Amino acid sequence: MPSPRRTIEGRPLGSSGGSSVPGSPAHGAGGGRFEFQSLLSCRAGADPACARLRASDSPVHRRGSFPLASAGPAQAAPALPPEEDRMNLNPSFLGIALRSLLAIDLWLSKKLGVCAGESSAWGSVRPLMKLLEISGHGIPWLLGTLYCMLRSDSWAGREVLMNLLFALLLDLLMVAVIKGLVRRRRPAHNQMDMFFTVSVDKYSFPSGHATRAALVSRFILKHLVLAIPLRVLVVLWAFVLGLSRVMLGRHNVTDVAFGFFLGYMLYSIVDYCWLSPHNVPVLFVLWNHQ
Ligand SMILES: CC(C)=CCC/C(C)=C/CC/C(C)=C/COP(=O)(O)O
Repeated sequence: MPSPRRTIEGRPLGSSGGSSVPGSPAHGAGGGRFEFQSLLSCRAGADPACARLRASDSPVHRRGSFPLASAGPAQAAPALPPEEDRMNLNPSFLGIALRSLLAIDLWLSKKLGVCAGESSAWGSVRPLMKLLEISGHGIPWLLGTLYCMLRSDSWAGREVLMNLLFALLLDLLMVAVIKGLVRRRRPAHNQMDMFFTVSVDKYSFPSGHATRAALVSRFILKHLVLAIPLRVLVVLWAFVLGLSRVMLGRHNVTDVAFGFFLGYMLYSIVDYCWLSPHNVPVLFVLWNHQ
């Protein structure tokens, strides 16, 4: 029977093992420490004791289906775990880099989560942060765009607003799909008191507010003629909205960073597929008949 303190793929040992959830601080920070120790102290071929440890840690060995490893001392020397096990026990540089990034992400996000609760260091700023949250929420943006589209009396205006609506819907869809696939939990210090959420919003990667902020601000800068101070304000709004997600404890830094990246890229897709009377005449003809 396998010992509860064993690890195959560098998972945490001992009593905390059962409660560590991927994406939770415990998994990323506490678990990561053991993983680094085991990686550093047990490099491939560096130490015969380590080699024995690796062989005895192999799941194949524990299943008893690796005959040489369980034989007597005379036959034990050539015993090596199968190739796939050796790969698990010698993670790549990329693996270590990603785990380090995750640990830094969790640490920094916790430090920046200064408005996560009323009693937090910056708890008094929380209402302002929540106002910002509403300014980047999907519902006001969708309803506002629909309203302006229906009220617009110029075809050029309607075309731009129809594309903004398309962009907002594409953004909601992409974020929902990625959140559903990645299923990263929101930070432990987050209070789930958000205005109007759907089921995938219990997950945090990527930040929907950050994608919307990047997408909408890029859209506005491209399609609205604005004076420089207003353009600066739009960029500032997007940046502060992203920062506020971490300060409120809603997200980790990487959720917001990836959200900005995704929103920026989504605008490029919208620009590429720009809906106009030339490429989707049916949309505009239908509208004309209303
Ligand atoms: C048409 C339709 C399905 C609208 C849904 C709009 C909606 C509920 C958007 C959710 C917005 C939201 C709370 C996103 C979560 O943002 P994070 O920054 O916390 O990821």
